Amino acid sequence: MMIMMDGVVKRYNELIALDHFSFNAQDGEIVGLLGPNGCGKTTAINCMLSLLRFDSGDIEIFGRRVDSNNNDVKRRIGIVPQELAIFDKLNVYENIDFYCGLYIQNSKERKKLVEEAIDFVGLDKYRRFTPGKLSGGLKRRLNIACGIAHKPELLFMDEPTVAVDAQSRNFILEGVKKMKADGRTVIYTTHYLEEAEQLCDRMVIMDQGRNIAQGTVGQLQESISTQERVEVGFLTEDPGMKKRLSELPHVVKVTNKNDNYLIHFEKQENNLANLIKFIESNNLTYTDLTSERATLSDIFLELTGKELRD
Ligand SMILES: Nc1ncnc2c1ncn2[C@@H]1O[C@H](COP(=O)(O)OP(=O)(O)OP(=O)(O)O)[C@@H](O)[C@H]1O
Repeated sequence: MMIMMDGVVKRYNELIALDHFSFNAQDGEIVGLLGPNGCGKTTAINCMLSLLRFDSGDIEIFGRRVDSNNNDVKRRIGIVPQELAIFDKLNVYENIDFYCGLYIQNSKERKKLVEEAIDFVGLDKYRRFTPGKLSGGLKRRLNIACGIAHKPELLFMDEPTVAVDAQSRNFILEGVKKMKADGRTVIYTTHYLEEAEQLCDRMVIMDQGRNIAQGTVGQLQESISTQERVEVGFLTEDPGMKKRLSELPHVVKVTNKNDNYLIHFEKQENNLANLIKFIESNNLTYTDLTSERATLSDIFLELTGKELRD
């Protein structure tokens, strides 16, 4: 087990930021840590890294208690923090070299690692640029290079794609996939559900300092009542339609979406067929009819009562 965090409580005075929070990660997994603003993601990571003291509970990384003074353990961990941690006066190469130098003293080995990191984030053209001359996306890429240059086995990435352009975002996501292919373990926090779905082997959903659900997207989908959503729109308006649709078999609820209805169904083979039968037998004309499986966004909404995105 790469990370084991059990029943951790962390208070900031009156506020309970982590409320008996448990979390684990196996070797080689990408685990997503998802939750709304202020749910405790950064606090959880900082406790794992022993950058923050916690009030009770246990945390082990690489099978032992984390100690911020233990250099051997620190060398095996990489951090890409949410706030950019780069020096304005140093250029791209020098920034990466500085961070790599915290763990790798041998200058020949370090040079090779810095070159690999520059290549990995695609900043070769910018190696002599200071951060002030880089776009937001390129700064994020530099921030990542600083965190990964020493080739850590375990990498923490705290919202690495916030406010980046599409090209840098793809670069970052592809980079995370490459790290997994190299056998590294990645803990990835994000607000973006599509990213989590695309990248993560497993997800932990946090709300108010607690682990409220975990599993693969498939497992999380199974855990909620809505399994399929069908959007349907009709040519003519009928004030009683919402009620009639909600009386169809296996309907959890019906909501409005613009001029259409969104029917949330339980898992069942014949949901769409039943709806079409209803449409035909009532001689209705539909303008839209689409069906999709519950998404991570539905899972989040059902579990927390909140949208993930602000
Ligand atoms: N140093 C601190 N002192 C007091 N309260 C804090 C401190 N750091 C965080 N908090 C509070 O603890 C809670 C958890 O914060 P944290 O930053 O861990 O959440 P988060 O999920 O990472 O949020 P975000 O998505 O905005 O980064 C929030 O209510 C926050 O206001």
